[in-house]
Amino acid sequence: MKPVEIKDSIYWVGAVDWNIRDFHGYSTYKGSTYNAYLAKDEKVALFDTVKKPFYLDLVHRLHNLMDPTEIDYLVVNHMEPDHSGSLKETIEAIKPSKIYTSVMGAKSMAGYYKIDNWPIETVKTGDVLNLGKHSVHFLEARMVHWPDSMFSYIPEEKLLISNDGFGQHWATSERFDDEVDNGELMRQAAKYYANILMLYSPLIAKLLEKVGEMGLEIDMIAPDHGLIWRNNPGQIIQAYQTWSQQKATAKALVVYDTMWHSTEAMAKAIYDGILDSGVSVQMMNLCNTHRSEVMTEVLDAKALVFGSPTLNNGMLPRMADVLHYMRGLKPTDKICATFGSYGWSGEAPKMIAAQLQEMNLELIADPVRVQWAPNHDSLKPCRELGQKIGQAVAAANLPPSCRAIHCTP
Ligand SMILES: Cc1cc2nc3c(=O)[nH]c(=O)nc-3n(C[C@H](O)[C@H](O)[C@H](O)COP(=O)(O)O)c2cc1C
Repeated sequence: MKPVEIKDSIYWVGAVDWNIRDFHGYSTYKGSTYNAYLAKDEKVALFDTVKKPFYLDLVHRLHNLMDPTEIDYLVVNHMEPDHSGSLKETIEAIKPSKIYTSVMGAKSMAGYYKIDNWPIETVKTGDVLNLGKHSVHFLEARMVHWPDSMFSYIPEEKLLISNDGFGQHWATSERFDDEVDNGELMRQAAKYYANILMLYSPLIAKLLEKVGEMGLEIDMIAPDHGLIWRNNPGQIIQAYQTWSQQKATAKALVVYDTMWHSTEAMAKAIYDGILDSGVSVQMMNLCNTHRSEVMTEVLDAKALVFGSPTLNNGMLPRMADVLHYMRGLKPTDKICATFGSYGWSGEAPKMIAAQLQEMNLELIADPVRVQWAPNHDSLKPCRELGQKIGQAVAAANLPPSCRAIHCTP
């Protein structure tokens, strides 16, 4: 297992996880990576570790470079177990003279491990660790992704080791952005942002502003998941600027579940109505669509239309799951509507509408309901609802919903 030199004497020493499919509720059907980095200088620093089952991958790569006991420092940029799960084994093996982490990192470390004899030194934004030719400048990145999160910047290499920021859950044999398809890379980065970071958008916008003010020169961003941005780090920085402002595009989503296809027929009529305005529409049937795919589309959609039949005086369970998940991720500035078929009481569309209101999302129409199976006439209100949504999206004069256009500087 070979390390990969990413900059002069700085190496990727992480692990590729081809098998993971679920990451705290996020469907990682393309696997992931746990990136750790080693800076070899007069002093040697290891940045983060890997998920516990991948400890041997890290050890093999380190042995390829040096005797791991000669590593001087361990930098812990984030304490979530995908990066710190093998911390205990790593510390026992390399016996670092110092472990650098943020104040909150030290607290989380104490929560996970017995740290009494660990040589922890807490650092904050502006603190610098000299390695020889290289220096490590610490930058707290609170809530990107946990309170402890921190970036490590090496100015001599214009390298930002960004931990969870700018990552993607994507297992590949390639390590760099220019070695993979850019459209897929940006889609994976968007999925990661939508499902993991969207709720912290206001903090991320501030952090990006601060990085801009600090005038950091960056020609490589090395995250702790996925591909390293060496060809065009500006592309992902600009995408984060757009995403953190939750800028919508001219896109509507029709998200629905159905038992006997009546609600699906309503969804199709709504879809037709939206298309009348030339707005892009994405149909998402929850029978075959994971919540994390829905959130990826929510990221840049202006209109969200949710439909469920009524089951036992409520909505279908997968709709409840998506709404619960979306509530936590806090999307903003959307227009919404709801619909659904029913038999006798028909609560589901009203319940969905109530939840959307609680999320401070704007409802632009009353729930549309059809009793039992719809026909041409009873679908008319659905087409009209679609037209109303399409017209509202078109009137907002938004950029077209093409992720490539949305993300390319
Ligand atoms: C197990 C079950 C429970 C149901 N419970 C309710 C209910 O509480 N209230 C109601 O109005 N309709 C209820 N219905 C009727 C459905 O909402 C109705 O059949 C609807 O047209 C189904 O829409 P779909 O074809 O999109 O699945 C129930 C149906 C089933 C199969």
